[in-house]
Amino acid sequence: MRETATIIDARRIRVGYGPKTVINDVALKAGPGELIGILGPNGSGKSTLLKSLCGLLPYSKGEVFLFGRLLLSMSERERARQVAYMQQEVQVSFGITALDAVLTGRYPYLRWWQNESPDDYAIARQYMSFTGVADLVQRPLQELSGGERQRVMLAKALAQETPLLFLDEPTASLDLSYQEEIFRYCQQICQEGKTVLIVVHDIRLAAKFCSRLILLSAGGILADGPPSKVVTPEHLYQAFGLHSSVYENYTSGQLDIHTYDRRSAGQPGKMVHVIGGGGTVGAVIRTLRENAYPVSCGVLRQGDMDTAVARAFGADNLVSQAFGPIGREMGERNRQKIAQAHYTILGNLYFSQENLDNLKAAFTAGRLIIVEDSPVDNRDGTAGEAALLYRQLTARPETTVMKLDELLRAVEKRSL
Ligand SMILES: Nc1ncnc2c1ncn2[C@@H]1O[C@H](COP(=O)(O)OP(=O)(O)OP(=O)(O)O)[C@@H](O)[C@H]1O
Repeated sequence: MRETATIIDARRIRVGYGPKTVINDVALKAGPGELIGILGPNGSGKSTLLKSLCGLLPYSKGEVFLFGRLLLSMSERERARQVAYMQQEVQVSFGITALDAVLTGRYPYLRWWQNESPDDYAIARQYMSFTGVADLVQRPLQELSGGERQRVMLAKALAQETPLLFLDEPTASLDLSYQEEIFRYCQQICQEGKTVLIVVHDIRLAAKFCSRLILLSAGGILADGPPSKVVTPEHLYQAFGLHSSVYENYTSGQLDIHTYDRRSAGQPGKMVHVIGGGGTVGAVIRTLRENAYPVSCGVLRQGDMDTAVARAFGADNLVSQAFGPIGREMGERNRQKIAQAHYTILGNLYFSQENLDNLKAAFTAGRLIIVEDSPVDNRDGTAGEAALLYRQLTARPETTVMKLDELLRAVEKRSL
């Protein structure tokens, strides 16, 4: 980012309360048009950071510049024309109406002797209309629901019409449609050149809408960048102590997160090779990975649901093209993976000439588990060839046949 485009420039700041340091040595720059989500566990310093960047909380070390000017050298009114801050908890003065509350957003533009002009009223009503509280103008603020009040306070921050907007959990009490709406509006104003910093706990929502995420942990910046670089299993583990898989949702194309409790007691399980396709082994791969089994998969198809699950859960994944028979090289690699695995699992697949080699490869497994939830004759698209091979396979002493539920229970007990 060029220096001239820097709107926020925080240089190694330290912020705290009395002797307690909360934010330490944090440096960040932000430019016009950025929608920046601030993430982090409870107490990691998100609100503290926002407050210090808008001058509500002094820093004891470092410097903050807004639009190239030292924050500390700006008067309160000057700051209020540059940055609007919507705080997490709203203190409600008794008797004040929703419209009065929004009009207070206009104070940076009024002299002490001036009353609000018709323009100020029009601006206030315009933003109340946007946040869906136009019909609440005369209602006392203390009588509103948490979500209604939050939308009124957002209208107030917007009515300040500043190039910078700091929102501290603006979506916390909002229902799903308003949560998304707030983010959409933020995107819209960022496209017009404003800069928005938004504290948010919902990582999926943040990843969906923000151009950049900053993940705080223990008072420092753990990660800063585009959502796909910040929302990773490693970062989520470091910040929240959570095991997770992060993947592009198959249908929405959005980043999705699956969190789980790892039931491994620190011990990885034995290597398992999974043969699947058509979404038949997604639950198997997920349950194995959640229980700390190393997993390889073969041969899956490009675009298959099982391929997406294998990628999401970090399973070593042999992928062939979307159509056509499994080639010789892929078939060979599949057999090598089978040879390295302690168990091989064959899913309840539909067999065709294109994936028949997966069935043939299963003959090389030392220990084979076949998942059978429907008769093979219902899954045979090879005019009997697959069914014949399948029956030979099930008759071998190395083979155990079980239902999917049974297999998943065994994996959860880590008895594989
Ligand atoms: N006024 C205060 N006086 C003393 N300590 C404070 C004060 N405000 C916050 N803290 C402490 O500073 C730390 C960071 O608080 P902060 O509110 O910035 O965290 P946060 O990341 O926004 O948390 P949350 O997700 O729970 O809103 C916490 O340990 C908190 O207890």
